[in-house]
Amino acid sequence: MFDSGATVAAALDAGGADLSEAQRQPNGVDLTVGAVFEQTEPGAIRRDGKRVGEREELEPEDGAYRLDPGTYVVRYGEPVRIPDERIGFVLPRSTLLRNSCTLDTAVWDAGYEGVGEGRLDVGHAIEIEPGARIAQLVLATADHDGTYDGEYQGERL
Ligand SMILES: O=c1ccn([C@H]2C[C@H](O)[C@@H](COP(=O)(O)OP(=O)(O)OP(=O)(O)O)O2)c(=O)[nH]1
Repeated sequence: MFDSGATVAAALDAGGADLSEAQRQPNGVDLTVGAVFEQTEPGAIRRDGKRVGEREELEPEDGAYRLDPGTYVVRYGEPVRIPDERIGFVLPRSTLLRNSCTLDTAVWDAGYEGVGEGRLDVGHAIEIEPGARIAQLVLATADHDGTYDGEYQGERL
C-alpha cells in the first residue's frame, strides 16, 4: 500500500522540508534539483567498505544547468525523512523521460534522514533550472528489520 501525497508531504514537513504547493502531488512529493555534479575521480565498492569518488559541482549558466549528454550526480533540494514502517522510492518526472533523460535511484530505507543524491542520465542536451522539480518520492508500507544506520545517515542536514 502506498501513502497518499499528503502523507508523504507530512513526513517531509516533519523532517524540515519547505515544500511548495507545486511539489505536493496526489501520490507523492516532487523533489527539486539542489545541485548537479560531474564525477572526476573513481569511486570504489569493496567487500568491506565503499568510497564516493571526487566530483565537481557545476555552476548554472544564465540561471540553468545546461547539460550535454552524459552522466551526472544530482543532489536533491529537500531533506528527506523515511518514517518507520515505510520504504521510499524516487522516480523521475516523466518530462525528464520525455526529454531523453532519466534518474537512476536506489532504495530509501526506513529511518533514513538526509539530503540524498541520485544519478542523472542525460541522453539529449537539456537545461534544468536549480530548484526545478525533477523527481517524485513515494512511500510504501513495508516491514523492516531495524532502521537505516549507514554512513549516509543525517547527510547534509
Ligand atoms: O537513490 C537513492 C537511494 C537512497 N538514497 C539514500 C537513502 C538510503 O537509505 C541511503 C543509503 O542507500 P543504500 O543503502 O542504497 O546505500 P549503500 O551504498 O548500500 O550504503 P550503506 O552501506 O550505508 O547502506 O541513501 C539516496 O540518497 N539516493
